[in-house]
Amino acid sequence: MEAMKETVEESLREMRETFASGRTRSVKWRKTQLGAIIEMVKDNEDKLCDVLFQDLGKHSTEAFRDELGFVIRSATTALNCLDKWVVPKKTSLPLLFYPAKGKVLSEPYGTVLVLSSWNFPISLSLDPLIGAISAGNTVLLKASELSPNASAFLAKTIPAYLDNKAIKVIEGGPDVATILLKQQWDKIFFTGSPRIGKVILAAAAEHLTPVTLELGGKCPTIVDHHSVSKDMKSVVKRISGGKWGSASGQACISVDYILIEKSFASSLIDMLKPVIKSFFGENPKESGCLSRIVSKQHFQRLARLLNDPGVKASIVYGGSMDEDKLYVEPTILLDPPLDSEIMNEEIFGPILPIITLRDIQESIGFIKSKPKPLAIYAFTNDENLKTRILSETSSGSVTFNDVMIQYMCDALPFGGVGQSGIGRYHGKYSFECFSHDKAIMEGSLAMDLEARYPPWNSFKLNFIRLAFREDYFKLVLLMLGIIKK
Ligand SMILES: NC(=O)c1ccc[n+]([C@@H]2O[C@H](COP(=O)([O-])OP(=O)(O)OC[C@H]3O[C@@H](n4cnc5c(N)ncnc54)[C@H](O)[C@@H]3O)[C@@H](O)[C@H]2O)c1
Repeated sequence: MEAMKETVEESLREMRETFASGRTRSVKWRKTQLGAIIEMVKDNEDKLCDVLFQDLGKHSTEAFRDELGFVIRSATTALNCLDKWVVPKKTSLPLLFYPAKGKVLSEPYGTVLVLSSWNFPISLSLDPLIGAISAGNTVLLKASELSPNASAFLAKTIPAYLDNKAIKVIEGGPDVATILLKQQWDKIFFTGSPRIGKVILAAAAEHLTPVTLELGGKCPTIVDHHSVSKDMKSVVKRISGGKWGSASGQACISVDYILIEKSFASSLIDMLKPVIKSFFGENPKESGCLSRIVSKQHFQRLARLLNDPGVKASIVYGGSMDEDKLYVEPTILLDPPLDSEIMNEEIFGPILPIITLRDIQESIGFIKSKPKPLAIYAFTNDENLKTRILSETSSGSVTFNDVMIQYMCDALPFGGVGQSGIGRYHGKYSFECFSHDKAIMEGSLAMDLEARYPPWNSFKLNFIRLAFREDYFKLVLLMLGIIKK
């Protein structure tokens, strides 16, 4: 680890020198790097699909939708919008400050650290990189040790395409992350669990480093069958796609559990079963369309959650597992105990608990009794329920009548709140995430107000009172001596 420490320190020195040279601030440099990311992904499409298959058993179509295509789109948006994003934003100042002018200048933080997760190892590494480069930073990226093929690909290929004095990749696990976190960074961007998020925040506090924490949690899905009854086919397909169609439920914004009225639960289960079969056939293990569980440790975690006697008794569909193939069958639970681990931990796997309520309005109280989720999904056309969800709950996002697509829409900010994270990114928000908004005030020496300066007296106090109220008419009267206050 001594050698790794030296490598990290040397990398940091070089990145700092590069940043200090001013090269990464130029829009031309940023665009060249963004173009190179697009080229890298396009040139290596087959290789990337291979590594994602090796690490997670992802089908190449799923890999393209969730990772390669997503990254190409994100870098293209940044390339197309960068000229607009970098322009300092003029702000109109109150008359009180006349003749000063104000603007906001987005400046790069400097040298940033990006730590990413294994479930979307390419997009969760490259998308923050796109934001950091757009904003003009130098970047060190560490992908997750749990997706070793993706991590090795990034470490080998990024230096061949990007400016390797400004953008570096280091491979490794928690021991390497610990060395990295001991250094002083200008910004840390972390994607991972709330548990390690706390470690990151504590390390960042040492140097007062700003952080973005993209964390996880349990994303509830409300099904208000009364108002969506004629569209239930689509509802069930979307839920199934959100639970089993993306990394086999190993996604931070995956549907974690469903809230539904008791009277409709068995109908929902009857509708889910054929959809699972239509997605993955009679034998999902051999379908090639269901990602595998990332590691033995995560498999055993899911097995432990499922083997809780109360949970096991609630299985109404699926439940089989194969440790050698790291396979967990798409599984549905009906009313598992609310105090079980599976109902209190992020599931991060292909298991779908259905929790029944007497009245769907109770879903609000249920969600409020838990930590703030990264996403809330609600299938409803009831405007009153929608308003209640928006005004009475807090979450990173709310999506009505769909799941997970909010992630793909880069016109919306993506991030959590409370336990599910700090900060946001995607599209223009990524540029902002990696920029410091510097306030610029251009004053003028043309005129001076004596009321700003001591010695203090009642005239100056009255002047300041009126100035705070921006009561210009009375200010003029005060200065002319027509009024006293
Ligand atoms: N909000 C999002 O965008 C998003 C996306 C994907 C995953 N997630 C969340 O990530 C979690 C799953 O990912 P994970 O298992 O990779 O998370 P994790 O927290 O275990 O690991 C994330 C990163 O932290 C590093 N790390 C691990 N232990 C560390 C330590 N002790 N000190 C410093 N760094 C350490 C890892 O090497 C990895 O790079 C879930 O909670 C999921 O919801 C969130």
